[in-house]
Amino acid sequence: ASIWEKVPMGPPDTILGITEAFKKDKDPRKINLGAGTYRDDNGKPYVLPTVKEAEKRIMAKNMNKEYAPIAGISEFCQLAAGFAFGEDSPVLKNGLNASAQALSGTGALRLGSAFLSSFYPHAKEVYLPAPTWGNHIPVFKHCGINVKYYKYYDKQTVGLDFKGLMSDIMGFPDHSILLLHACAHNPTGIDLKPEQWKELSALVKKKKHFPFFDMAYQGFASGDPMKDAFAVRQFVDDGHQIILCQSFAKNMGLYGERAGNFTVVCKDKEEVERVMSQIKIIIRPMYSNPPVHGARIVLEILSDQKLRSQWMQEVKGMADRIIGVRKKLKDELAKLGSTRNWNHITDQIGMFCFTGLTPEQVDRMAKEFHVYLTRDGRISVAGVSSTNYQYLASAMHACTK
Ligand SMILES: Cc1ncc(COP(=O)(O)O)c(CN[C@@](C)(CC(=O)O)C(=O)O)c1O
Repeated sequence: ASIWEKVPMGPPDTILGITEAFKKDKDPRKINLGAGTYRDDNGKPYVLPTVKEAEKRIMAKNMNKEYAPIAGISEFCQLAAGFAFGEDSPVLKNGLNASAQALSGTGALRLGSAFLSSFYPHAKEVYLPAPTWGNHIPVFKHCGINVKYYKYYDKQTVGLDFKGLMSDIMGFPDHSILLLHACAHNPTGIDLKPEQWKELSALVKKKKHFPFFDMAYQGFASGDPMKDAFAVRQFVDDGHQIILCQSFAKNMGLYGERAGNFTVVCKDKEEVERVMSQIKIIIRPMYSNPPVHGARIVLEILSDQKLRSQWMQEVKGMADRIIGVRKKLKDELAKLGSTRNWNHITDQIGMFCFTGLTPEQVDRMAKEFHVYLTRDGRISVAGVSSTNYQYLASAMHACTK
């Protein structure tokens, strides 16, 4: 008998498992709307021209392959933090950010939950929006942090349940940890408006809650990275010492390079030293030190004004393509005679559209129409193109009329 005979078969990942099913499907009409990875209008992955230019410059430098420091390339961390908080933010000016390079957004979230698990001085449980990105749950649970939920999505209006959110957050015990999607909420694509962020910030202050921001899509929501950082900057302006998890997977197309940044905003430089020392103690036995290539690409782009502004155009181009295809899809559904209200397709922003399709309808989309999306009805709009939106609309109409 094998030593591992008791190992059970685990379920496929609810998101990445969709791509596996898509790959097995041989029908030429198949469409993959599962994982939130950008595709150009020909359905192909997109390596940004500024990324290619940055790699050329890196190769020309003949750099070595030595270990990065445990907390990563510090210039990368500073530039990434400046991109989020704003170069002229007091956090950067006064050196109040304890920032470490992370294995993309997931890695930053993992560092955050490990740090909270060891050092958060109040209840070790986190409140997540209902619904949230599926991976948030194990990221916290694996660190012994219990997960609970705050109201977020309103099924009736297919919009934000702001009243429900505020009353939940008012009702939670003081000092609760709140996970907040900074922009482009996943899976709903529904974000708080600036006024609502301000109201929430005041309530969080009153309740002494801890804001834990996940910003995986800066620039991808509105096409303007500064606008997408509004919530993070508002909270910091209001004096919250937030945790911030950043990913360059989507806005720089660096999915497989795993370039991310983890920041704890501290009260003073002495606190930064103590916090950094503990972040390094968490990293060392986890993966020792991060990969350098992705961070070097980000560093090349963010540190060169010309490359940086060219990159901003590319991010806007990606966001604009998605916004444009949302409109085409919605108009096509109306043209097909759908009587359902599909306004949410264009009201929502970022990578995803929460269609409102039921799990059964999602199953039909895959089985009958070879269209693959997550069972919660989320579609990655990047998978929609000017050549497949009509077929997609006909499948959605057939499953929902
Ligand atoms: C809200 C949120 N946070 C963090 C991440 C982590 O991304 P990273 O580790 O690659 O930086 C994702 C990626 N979510 C994707 C795009 C991919 C995935 O599930 O991993 C998604 O399809 O939801 C995300 O949606």
